[in-house]
Amino acid sequence: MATELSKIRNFSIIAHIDHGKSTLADRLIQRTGGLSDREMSAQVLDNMEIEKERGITIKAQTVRLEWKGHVLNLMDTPGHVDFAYEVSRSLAACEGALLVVDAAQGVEAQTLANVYQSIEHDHEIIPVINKIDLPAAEPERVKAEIEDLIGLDTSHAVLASAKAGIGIEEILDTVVERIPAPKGDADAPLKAMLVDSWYDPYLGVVILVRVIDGTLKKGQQIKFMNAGTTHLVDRVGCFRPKIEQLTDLGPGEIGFITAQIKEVAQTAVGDTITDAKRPAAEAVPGFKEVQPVVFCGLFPVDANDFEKLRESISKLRLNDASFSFEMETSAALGFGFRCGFLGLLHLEIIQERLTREYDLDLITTAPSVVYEIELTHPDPAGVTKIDLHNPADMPDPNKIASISEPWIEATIYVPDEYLGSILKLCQDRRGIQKNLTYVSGRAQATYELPLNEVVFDFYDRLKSLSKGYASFDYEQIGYREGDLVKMSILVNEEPVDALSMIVHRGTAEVRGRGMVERLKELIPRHMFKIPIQAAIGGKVIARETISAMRKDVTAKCYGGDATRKRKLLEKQKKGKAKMREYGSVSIPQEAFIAALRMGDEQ
Ligand SMILES: Nc1nc2c(ncn2[C@@H]2O[C@H](COP(=O)(O)OP(=O)(O)OP(=O)(O)O)[C@@H](O)[C@H]2O)c(=O)[nH]1
Repeated sequence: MATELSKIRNFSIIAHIDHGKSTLADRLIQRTGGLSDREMSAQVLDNMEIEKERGITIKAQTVRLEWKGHVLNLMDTPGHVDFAYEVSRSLAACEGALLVVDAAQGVEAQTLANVYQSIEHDHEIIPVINKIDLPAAEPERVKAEIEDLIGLDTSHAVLASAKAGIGIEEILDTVVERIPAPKGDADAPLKAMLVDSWYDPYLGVVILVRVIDGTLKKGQQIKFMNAGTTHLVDRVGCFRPKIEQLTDLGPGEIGFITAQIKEVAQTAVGDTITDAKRPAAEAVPGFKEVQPVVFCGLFPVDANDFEKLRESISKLRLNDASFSFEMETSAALGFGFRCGFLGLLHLEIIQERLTREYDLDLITTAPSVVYEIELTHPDPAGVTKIDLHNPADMPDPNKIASISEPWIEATIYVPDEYLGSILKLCQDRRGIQKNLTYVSGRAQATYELPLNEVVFDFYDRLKSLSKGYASFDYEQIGYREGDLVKMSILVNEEPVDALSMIVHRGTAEVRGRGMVERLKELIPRHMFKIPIQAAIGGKVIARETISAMRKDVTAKCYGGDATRKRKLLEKQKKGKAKMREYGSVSIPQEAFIAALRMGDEQ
């Protein structure tokens, strides 16, 4: 039996990292009887290892709580701009949010970005001042900050300690009292939003849904309106957080279904699920196809690991449809894969999972966006326009009529005191200012920026220049022609294709200089001098030289006693496994990754 609409409350938790979101979620689950103390010992909401370590929720999870005759659905949301679309769908599935703020730390940047999104979804927001048990807690000051910075009324704020279990019941009561019940029509044709999906080894693809109208039942033939596919629902249920099977989900309810779907790729977040026989007239608005925007090559350090890499990537892809891959060969790096990601954090997460969970040593090539190239003459296949995912495939410059690159419109919120350095950052990245407004000590800047200038380290720079206070959101606004060139990096006169990148002519020199300087530090000395050059076409734009090892150093190294010598050899052998040979030069694996971090070039 579906829950009566008036008894449902759907909400999410907005919090800055470490302000206590997971601890509070665990408490709410515990207080409403979801799990025993022993089961609570491990935090339940953030259940992936990497999420725990990075403190970032990647996949949304939802738990159903029972409180005083009401059903409360608590939805966890990812907190990074790479996953902005998933966040927007999770928020669209709720009517309210708890805003958790550390009573000692106060409001922080990331909180703001998420609060603004939540406000955009017309959410009822309940401030929760957490960690009031701390001696440094200043709940009144933090309340005033919430009023000033966000403009939220804090007269209903709850003072809590998730750790000590203070204020938990009051939070639950306030949710029931203040967050509006969802609206929906039980008699209308089924209309539900696909909020999230993931692959479970036992259940297959699990789909998290928010029902808007009608009822979703076990045994029902459903249709995905955007994908156009039909499926038979074989399970309906919810998480408490343990799986509980139900017969149906009514309007306003959040739960999961399975429908013998094998791949997450068949289930697009934001798609509308309807009854195949009696479909809804219109889909849920706001559907967007997420497309990878950043591409890079992933190669095994050890060529024998190629098959293992293929298997591991395929497994990851089962659970993450926003990531794409195809085989690639590189003169220097051998066989690998060209992979597409939602952003740099997404790239790092995948790379880290491959390294850690699948025990693979990888080389990552320079991340790149997709360029559109217009050719002067049709190629043999009659094609005049190509999408370039890989700088290595760049056609000969005299065959290119024009190159266009993707642009974004970025919205940046930043406290006044950091505005100057943020504006400079945007300017340096070829940004075009569109708007600048001030609201109570806080600036909102809108910039048009080439995505290429943002994928490297824009977000990190933004955060470090503003001590974490700036927040950033963006959307793509199409392609624009640009004066773009391919910059090659040559080590000992040999081009290293993994390090070549497409850059704007105006920023090429700065980029090139940064790169060769960094490589100079990263490549160990050899017996001979090694020139490192950045070049556009035949023209060198930056150059450094690694001087040769001094004779006496080597003599000393190799002159020792037998044990020392053996140890040294072993060490070298180990080191070798992580080196790449370029002609006669060995480049350590870390050098690739480190060189690509643009760091503090400005
Ligand atoms: N003193 C005190 N510490 C708390 C309280 N709530 C949470 N903590 C601690 O604060 C730290 C962060 O808590 P989490 O619940 O992991 O925070 P989070 O916001 O989920 O952080 P991420 O999962 O990293 O995003 C942990 O060490 C908690 O034990 C509280 O009410 N009082």
